[in-house]
Amino acid sequence: MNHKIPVTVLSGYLGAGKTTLLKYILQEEHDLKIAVIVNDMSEINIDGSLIKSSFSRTEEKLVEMQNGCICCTLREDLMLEVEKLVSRGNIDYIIIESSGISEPIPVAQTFTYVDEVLGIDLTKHCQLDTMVTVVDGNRFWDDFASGESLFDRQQGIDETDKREIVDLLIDQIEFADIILLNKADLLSTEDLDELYHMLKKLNSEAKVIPASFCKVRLNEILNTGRFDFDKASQGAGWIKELNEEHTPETEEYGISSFVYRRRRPFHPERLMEWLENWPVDIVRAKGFFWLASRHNMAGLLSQAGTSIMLQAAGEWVAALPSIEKNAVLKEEPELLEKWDKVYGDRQIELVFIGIEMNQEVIERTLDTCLLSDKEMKENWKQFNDPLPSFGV
Ligand SMILES: Nc1nc2c(ncn2[C@@H]2O[C@H](COP(=O)(O)OP(=O)(O)OP(=O)(O)O)[C@@H](O)[C@H]2O)c(=O)[nH]1
Repeated sequence: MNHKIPVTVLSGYLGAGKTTLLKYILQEEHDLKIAVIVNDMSEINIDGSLIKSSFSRTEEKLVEMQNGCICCTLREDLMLEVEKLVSRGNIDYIIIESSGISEPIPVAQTFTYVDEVLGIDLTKHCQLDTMVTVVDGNRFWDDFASGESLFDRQQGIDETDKREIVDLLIDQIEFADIILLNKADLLSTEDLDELYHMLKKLNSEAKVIPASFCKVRLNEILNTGRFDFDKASQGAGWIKELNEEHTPETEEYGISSFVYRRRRPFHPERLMEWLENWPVDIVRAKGFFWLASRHNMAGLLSQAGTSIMLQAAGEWVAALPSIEKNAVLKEEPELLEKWDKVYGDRQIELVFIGIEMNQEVIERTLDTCLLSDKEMKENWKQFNDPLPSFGV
């Protein structure tokens, strides 16, 4: 029988407690022969030596991967190392501690896709079991609001790594099966409870477990069978909200969410002004928008804390040449349910998640950014468009 080796991946920003968790797992009572892969960004693998001292059995194996990150520069090496571990045999479980700046999706993909170039298919021998994200409960809101990038903190892969800390935090939270809300000992009961509910709102599929020094029952993070790529990709609170799966509000802490849906485009200049005065009570926003001056391209807005990104999300189906358009509509007939006679699928659909958000003010002020009836009849291409480029 081909028994697949389960894999648990530990993610979490620098200092959240990943090494603490790993040491704890190794020292707890278990009857598994565990292989551990530790990824450290620096040249000296500090975590590796800390962990080695926790090995209680000789059959436990440690692979140290340093001077790069397993979600990008060391991704191939990760596949090779896992393949080596598996072919040597005599292990029951693999735990991977990502570097604090790893994005979880590429790491998960390493286990769910066949790599044609290297000719490695880890799906034959391994099964991604649980994606665990450790959150530093004590630093969470400070990091979230810091407005700093990895570059600012000199924590990036190289000098071109300008990823914002908050984007990394949100990626790690939204793509997790288990969120370990760590350092609970440093938080008041109210702050812990509020953060717990916020994390649930940001990822309603994940189980959020408050902990101190990562003390958690091992069956919550090993052999849970919780990982499912599609489920993990769809677990984010904003996706649930767009799919009309509203998660209940937490009245006590004023945590809430809503979708702003309109079938009218934004005026670029007014939207820019709105974005520059972003309401601080919005913690996370994401969704699609229709911009009058770029009529063919759907825009994707993604905000977390102080980081706001606008990107192209592909052309609206209504903007495609008719052969392509008809083919898409045949494949996705549900698009027709919301099809506008003139504008097709173009619309604004933005999800907002926040604490003590004033929904009425957000909606009213966003409505002033929409084209007026008079503007609807003007030449949209001539509107002044100060927004950054992301397509036409
Ligand atoms: N008070 C408190 N301290 C903790 C807790 N968990 C971990 N720590 C401490 O936080 C520091 C960072 O923990 P690590 O386990 O090294 O964090 P990490 O995520 O592995 O950090 P990197 O390897 O730098 O990414 C250490 O000094 C831990 O002892 C906790 O629950 N409460």
